[in-house]
Amino acid sequence: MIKLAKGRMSMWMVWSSVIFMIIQVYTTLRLPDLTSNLINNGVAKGDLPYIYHTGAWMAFYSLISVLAGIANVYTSSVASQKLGTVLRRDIYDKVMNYSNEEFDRIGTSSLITRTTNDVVQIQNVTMMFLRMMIMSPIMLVAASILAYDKSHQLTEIFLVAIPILVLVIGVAMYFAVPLFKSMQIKTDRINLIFREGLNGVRVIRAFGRDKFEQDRFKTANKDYTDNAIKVFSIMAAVFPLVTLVMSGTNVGITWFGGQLIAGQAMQVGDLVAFMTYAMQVLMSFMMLAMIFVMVPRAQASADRINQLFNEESTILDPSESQAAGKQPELSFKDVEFSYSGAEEPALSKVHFSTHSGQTVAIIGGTGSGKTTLVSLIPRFYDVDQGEITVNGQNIKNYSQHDLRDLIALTPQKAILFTGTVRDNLKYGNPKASDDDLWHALDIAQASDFVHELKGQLDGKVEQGGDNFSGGQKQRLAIARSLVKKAAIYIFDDSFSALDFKTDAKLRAALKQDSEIKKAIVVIVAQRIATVVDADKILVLEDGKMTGSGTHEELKQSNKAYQEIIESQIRKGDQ
Ligand SMILES: Nc1ncnc2c1ncn2[C@@H]1O[C@H](COP(=O)(O)OP(=O)(O)OP(=O)(O)O)[C@@H](O)[C@H]1O
Repeated sequence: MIKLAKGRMSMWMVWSSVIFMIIQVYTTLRLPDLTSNLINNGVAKGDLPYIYHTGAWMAFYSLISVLAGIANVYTSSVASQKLGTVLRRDIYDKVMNYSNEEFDRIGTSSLITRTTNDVVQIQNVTMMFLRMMIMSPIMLVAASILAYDKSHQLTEIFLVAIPILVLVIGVAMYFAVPLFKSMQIKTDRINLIFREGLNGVRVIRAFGRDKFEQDRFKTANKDYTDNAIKVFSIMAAVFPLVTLVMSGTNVGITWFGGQLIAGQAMQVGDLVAFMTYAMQVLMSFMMLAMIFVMVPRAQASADRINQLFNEESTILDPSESQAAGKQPELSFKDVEFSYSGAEEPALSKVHFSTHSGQTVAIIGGTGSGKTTLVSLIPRFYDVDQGEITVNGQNIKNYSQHDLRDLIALTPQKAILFTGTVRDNLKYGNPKASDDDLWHALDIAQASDFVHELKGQLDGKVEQGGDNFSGGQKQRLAIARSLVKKAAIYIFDDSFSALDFKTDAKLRAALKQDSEIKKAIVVIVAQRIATVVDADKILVLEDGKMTGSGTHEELKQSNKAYQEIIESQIRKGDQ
């Protein structure tokens, strides 16, 4: 936790909070002594001026104590909230630099829980720390000394009360701490199921799996609730026990104190002051115990957040990025790649090269490695063997930023962001003019429906682009890539949501565009019709490249390609 707070805390607020806390402790500790004097020297002797004078001092100390308490709460809240803000910002920045491998390993739901729930735990404990973790030990020691000063004999009662408290709290902590720690993992699970349910709501309804999903959520929710109930039952049992110990201590003090007063070994005022100090000792002790229960949970959260910061991206930039050449060239040289933990490589022996003006198509069955192949070009993952070169340079010699600047990727699943059509289209090229946007929309066969849209380029895009059809989303995503004006365009199965006619028109428009003519176009497809006029077609089967050539060449010589043609003819695709 200290590691997380270091450099992220507003030290000015922390020190202000500590100073206010010390003032609060001092004034609170002064009050019992003044009460004792008021009773012993004022009330017992009927000295009214002394009572007024001491009473005024008591009111003054009380006021300062309250004001210092308010200031302490304010400064500790501000310090902990600011820490939360900085932590969330740093986590977001760090996570945005992760490679896909880190995303795969940690999982999106867990990343969300860590940025929200875990940060809140850290905030809460920081506030507790600034309010109580420093105050309680000071209060405990100081009140014990002052109590001892009032009566050596009565202090012996602590020798009984404190061990009982230690035992009660120790047993509670033994059971509660592991439960507290597992709460974060159970929160992860709830978030995961909730997210899946929201994202897949249409599929769930279409398959009539509402009940199944609700039960799945109920189970995770119940698991979390059971865990929480267990923890809070333990905590709830602690409070009456602690109150019992405190009441017992009070009774003991009154009993023995009464005898001391009867024997004239103690004054009434001192007994009252002693009782207040005793309560301060026991309360501080209880606060410390509560903190010890909260700290392990926050420490578990801190570990989870530290894990994000310690995660070194497997994709690293070179010390100096190479400048990209003018004439685009792309080569795969005996590339092999496996996903971490996978038994079989997702790609092996992939070898081809292409240059500006060429269209390379990648065809193969589902799971044959097409998306994996194109994900290696922008270095979402690094190859295990072989190398990929762009403009003659190993892609590892470019900074990720420079490399990705050369590439416009349209992913398999069209992703749009909340905002306007214009915002989405200008995503990769903020300087693009409206003419550029309309030109890209024309090529992507999207200008018709954007013209009809209310506001046209200023038309609203709702969350996830839900106000557009699948094919419209795909076309907007394609237009966004075209607006970027890149050296390498990658279309990962981006034409699959388009009908045959639109697919053909789009590819024809791509071929005629003067900018795209100068670039490399990589098209992943499942339909023969989409790849038929590519300059080079790569055939993938179970991660292996089993053929490369033009449509005519592969039609004659490649068995897998022939099978794909046959199966699509059977389906009436051609
Ligand atoms: N993030 C991942 N982690 C582990 N394995 C993965 C991951 N992504 C894909 N795979 C595996 O790698 C193999 C190739 O997947 P890939 O997505 O590249 O296939 P594809 O040819 O694009 O399939 P499709 O046409 O269905 O999109 C599959 O066996 C898949 O299970």
